[in-house]
Amino acid sequence: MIKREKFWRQPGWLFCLLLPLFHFASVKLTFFCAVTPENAVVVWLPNAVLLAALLRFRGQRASLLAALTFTSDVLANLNAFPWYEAILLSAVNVLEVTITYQLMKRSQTSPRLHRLKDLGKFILAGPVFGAMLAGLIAAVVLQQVGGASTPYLTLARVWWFGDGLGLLIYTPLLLAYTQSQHQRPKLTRWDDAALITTLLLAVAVLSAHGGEIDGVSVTPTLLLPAVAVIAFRFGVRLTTLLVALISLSTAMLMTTGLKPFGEVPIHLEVVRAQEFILTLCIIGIGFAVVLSELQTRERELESRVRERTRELEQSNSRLADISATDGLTGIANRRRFDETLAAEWSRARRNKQPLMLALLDVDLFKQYNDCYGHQSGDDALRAVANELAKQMRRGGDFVARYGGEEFAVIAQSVNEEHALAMAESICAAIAALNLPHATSPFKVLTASIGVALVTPDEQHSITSLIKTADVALYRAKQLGRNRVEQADVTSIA
Ligand SMILES: Nc1nc2c(ncn2[C@@H]2O[C@H](COP(=O)(O)OP(=O)(O)OP(=O)(O)O)[C@@H](O)[C@H]2O)c(=O)[nH]1
Repeated sequence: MIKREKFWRQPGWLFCLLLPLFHFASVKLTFFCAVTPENAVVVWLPNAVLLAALLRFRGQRASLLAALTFTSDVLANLNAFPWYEAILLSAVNVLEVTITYQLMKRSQTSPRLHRLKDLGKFILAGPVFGAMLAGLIAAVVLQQVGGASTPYLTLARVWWFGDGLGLLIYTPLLLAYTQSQHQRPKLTRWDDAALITTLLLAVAVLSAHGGEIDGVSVTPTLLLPAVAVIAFRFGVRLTTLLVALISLSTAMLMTTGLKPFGEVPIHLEVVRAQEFILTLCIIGIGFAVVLSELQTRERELESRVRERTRELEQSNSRLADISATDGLTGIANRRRFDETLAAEWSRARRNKQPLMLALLDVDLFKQYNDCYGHQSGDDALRAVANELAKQMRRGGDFVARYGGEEFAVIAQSVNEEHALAMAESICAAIAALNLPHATSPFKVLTASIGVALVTPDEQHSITSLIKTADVALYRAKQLGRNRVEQADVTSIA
């Protein structure tokens, strides 16, 4: 099995095999339902096959595709024309499509035809200009080579209108079904009812002889409002299909002599049918494209809003991070510390688990600054913060810069032994940084730590926890620094 994406990536051998077959089938379909017994062509579909292929593949292997459809066109024309005339008329068809494609390419028409602007450019390039030019040339061939006796302008007009309508009906249909659909319309029961009504109306129109049933006028024009509703609700795909089916059925009614537009001469009947098909295309395909464009814009707008919201959320969270981070050391700041301590306090109280707070103060830091300069003091604080962050080994452990040369550590669910061990390990780690401090008795930078451990309940408060840790820290300083002191738990109240 050839995958769908691969098949549509570029015209491969299978596509090149199918293209002339499909083109030939389109010729047969046209002859079956859109050519009157008097040989008047109401719509000529096959040129849209090459145009849709060129648009779908954005001009890849254009010459090959043109040659394939040209061959199929000549073979089909041989039934009705001598070989030299068949060749010339097929060449006119390929010319018509080539000119249309080039004009669309130059005017940067999107092959999706999903925007009104693109549909307008397509109509001007193909049904209006390409088909008219082809009509003017084909009429010369038909008169000069084929010896046709019909007036030149009539020949040109019949060719132009037939080809123009064929391009108008068939190109959007082929493009709609060979390209992916952005979004399937969301349908309700009312939409199903509208579709069924349209089909019933179509059956009534198809079965009306001479444009009336029991004296009631039932012409194809009745279908126009229903197609407009379908276009608005069902989108481009189904509408293009419906437009093609109604157009071909109308043409077929005429070719089988059912006179859907009443008892009028055949040349007038063809014109009426073409007028009807033109109106049908403009209302059906036009409305569907307008709707699809509106939906596309809505989707683009929604995705832009989503994008902006995401950017806003990202910058908000960046701002939140910045406002909670200490500028010098990069760890949490006092503000984050206050929030975290409050949250951890509530959690510990809820779970009836102990909470540890350790306050750490760098020893003799004034002297360090005086000795090594403020800049080196900053570097030392960064090194201490970095080491403290490394020491936070469990998930819930938290460290913040409490202010100046003071830091704070919070740990959940630790017992006394663990709390002291953690504080001792931090104290040793700071000294092990080996930052020279000439005026310190330890000769390296050290810190003192006061530890408080409490299981919060209504008798305790956050303020007293901090105060008690601070008292322990003061004691550590008094007892010679570079040490850990534990607070008296009974004093936390
Ligand atoms: N370089 C630097 N110094 C700071 C910073 N914040 C506070 N300090 C200094 O830290 C010093 C703290 O000094 P003190 O409170 O007297 O305490 P200490 O010298 O550490 O003495 P003890 O606490 O008794 O060991 C002051 O000189 C502050 O200027 C900072 O962000 N950078």
